[in-house]
Amino acid sequence: MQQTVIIGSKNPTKVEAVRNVFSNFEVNSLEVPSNVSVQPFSDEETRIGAINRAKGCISGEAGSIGIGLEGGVMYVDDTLFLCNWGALATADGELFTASGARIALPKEFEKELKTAGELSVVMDAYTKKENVRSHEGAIGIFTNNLVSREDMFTHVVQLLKGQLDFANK
Ligand SMILES: O=P(O)(O)OP(=O)(O)OP(=O)(O)OC[C@H]1O[C@@H](n2cnc3c(O)ncnc32)[C@H](O)[C@@H]1O
Ligand SMILES: [Mg+2]
Repeated sequence: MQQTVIIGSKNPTKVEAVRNVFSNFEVNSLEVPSNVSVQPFSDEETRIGAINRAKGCISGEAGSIGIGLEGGVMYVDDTLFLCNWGALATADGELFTASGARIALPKEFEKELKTAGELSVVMDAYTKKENVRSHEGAIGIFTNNLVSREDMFTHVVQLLKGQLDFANK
């Protein structure tokens, strides 16, 4: 029987990242709540959002694997960085987490984030594009398209699958 992986988001950058790494698995997507702020503001909160999504995916499905990917922002000294976390939960109770690449955000984003509430709104206004979050993402914009949001999440999912494989070898 083919094992099922459920990704807790309909965002194509996240779904494709899981498909890239779990190419031999059936991959389904499910909208699940992160149960953290719409815009997490720390590593801790972003990671918890990823864990909540991963666990939310596996409930009720025996033998399945749930994955949560969550974007947030966090400070390093006085610079605001984009941060990303992933979590993988199994029906057997295993849990693995890993973080993704970080990149500094423009200084003016701090004030704008407080007004707009969500980075996606600030990004669309900054780039004069629509739905940056579902395409290249902030990381794509600020790396001049060298690293896309899907690339970044693909690396996070590799870190998750690698840990799962190591634990079960
Ligand atoms: O449908 P979901 O899975 O929620 O996908 P999302 O794009 O909203 O992604 P997250 O909830 O994980 O992101 C958390 C917040 O950070 C924003 N965000 C994170 N990374 C971003 C990016 O690369 N580009 C634009 N917005 C981003 C996003 O708008 C959310 O407010
Ligand atoms: Mg979201």
